[in-house]
Amino acid sequence: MAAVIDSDIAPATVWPVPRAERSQTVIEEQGAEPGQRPCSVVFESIGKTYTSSAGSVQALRDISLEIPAGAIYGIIGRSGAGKSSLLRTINRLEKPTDGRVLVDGEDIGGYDEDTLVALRRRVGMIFQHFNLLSAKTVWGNVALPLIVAGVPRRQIEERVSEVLALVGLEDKRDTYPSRLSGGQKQRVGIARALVHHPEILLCDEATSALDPETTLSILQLLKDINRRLNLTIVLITHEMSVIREICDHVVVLEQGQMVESGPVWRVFGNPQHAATRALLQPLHRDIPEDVANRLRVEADPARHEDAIIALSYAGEGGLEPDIAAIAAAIGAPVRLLQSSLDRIDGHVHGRLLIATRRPESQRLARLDGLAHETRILGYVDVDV
Ligand SMILES: Nc1ncnc2c1ncn2[C@@H]1O[C@H](COP(=O)(O)OP(=O)(O)OP(=O)(O)O)[C@@H](O)[C@H]1O
Repeated sequence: MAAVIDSDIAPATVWPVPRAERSQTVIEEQGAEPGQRPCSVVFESIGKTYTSSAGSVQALRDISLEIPAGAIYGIIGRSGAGKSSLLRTINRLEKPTDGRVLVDGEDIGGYDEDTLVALRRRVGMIFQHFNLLSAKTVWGNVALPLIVAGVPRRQIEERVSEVLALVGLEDKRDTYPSRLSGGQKQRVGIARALVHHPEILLCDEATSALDPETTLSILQLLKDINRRLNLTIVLITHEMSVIREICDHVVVLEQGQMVESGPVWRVFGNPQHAATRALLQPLHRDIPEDVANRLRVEADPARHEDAIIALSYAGEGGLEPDIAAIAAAIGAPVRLLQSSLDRIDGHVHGRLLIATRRPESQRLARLDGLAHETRILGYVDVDV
C-alpha cells in the first residue's frame, strides 16, 4: 500500500517495508505484546566525520559507552557537540565512520536494507517538532507505520486504540494536528513511535519546543512508558533539568568527545569537566543578592560580624545535612540563609549557606565530616 507522505514528516518516522517482508510483519504484529524485553546499546570507539564540498567535520571521536537495557539514558551537550549524530547511529540514520554500534549485543554495521527495516521497528523515535502529517488525523498519523507495514485493519484498530489510551489521547482520534497543543502533538508522536512495540525509544530534543509544565507531563509519560513497557529510552537534550527529571545515567559530549558519564546523582553532585559545570550552571543558585552585596572577603576584628559559610554536599557516602550536628560543632547560634540542596536517587547534593558568629578555626574544623566541603565565603555585619 502506498502511503501519502507530506513534506513535514521526517523520513525516519515511516519505514518502507519490502513486499516480501510484509507477511512476516503481520505475524510479528499478531504475536507482539507490550512489555517486551528491553535492549542494551553499546558504542565501541565510535567516530563520525561528515564530508561535503565545504570540507569535513569530525562530529564524533572515539565514543565508547554502554547503555544498559531498561535504562533512561541522557546524552547532553552544547549545540554542535554531536548529540544527534550519536543518537542517530542507534537506528543507523547515521552510519559511523569508525567503530561499532551493538544493539542487544549485535553489530548493526553490516545490516542490509531489510534488516535495517526490522531494526527500525525495534527502535522507535520521537522528535522536537513532532513531525506529524498535517493532512491526517491523530488516528491516521498513529496508524500510518502499521498501514505501511501491511498490518490488517482490525489489528491496526486495536493497536492504535491501545497506544492512544497509553498516551491519554483516546478522545482525540479524529482530531487534526493543527487543533492540538504542543504537548498533545508530542503524545501523538509517542503513540506513533510505540505502534511497533519497540524495545528502544530514541527522543531527539523531545521537550525542547514545550513550555515547562508540558515538558514535565511529557517526561512523566516517558518515565511511565519506560516502566510499564520495559523500554530502554535514550534521549538527547541541552537542558540539565530534563536529565535531572527523568534519566538515571548521563553522558556529556563536548566537541564530539565524551567528557564525562555516570549516574545522574554523581555527575550532578560532583561534576568533573568544565562543560558539565557550564551545563549545570542554570540550575545553580547564586548567593542571595542582599548577602552578596555586603560580603567582605577579609574578617575585620573591629566589627560585629558574622561569617557566611557554605557547606557543600556531593551526593557521596550517604552524607546528609545534619542541622543539629552543624550547630553543635559551631557552638554558637546558626542561621540558615539559603538551601540549594537536591536529592537524586537518595543522594543529597547542593549547598547550605549559613551565617554564624565569626567562628574560631578549631570550631570550623569540626564541620569537616559534616559536609563534603566547608568554606567561609566572607563576612557581613550581624544585621544581615
Ligand atoms: N549532515 C551533516 N553534514 C555536515 N556536517 C554535519 C552534518 N550533521 C551534523 N554536522 C556537524 O556535526 C557536528 C555535530 O552535529 P550534531 O547535530 O550531531 O550536534 P548536536 O549536539 O546534536 O547539535 P544541536 O544541539 O545543535 O542539534 C556539528 O558541527 C554539525 O555542524
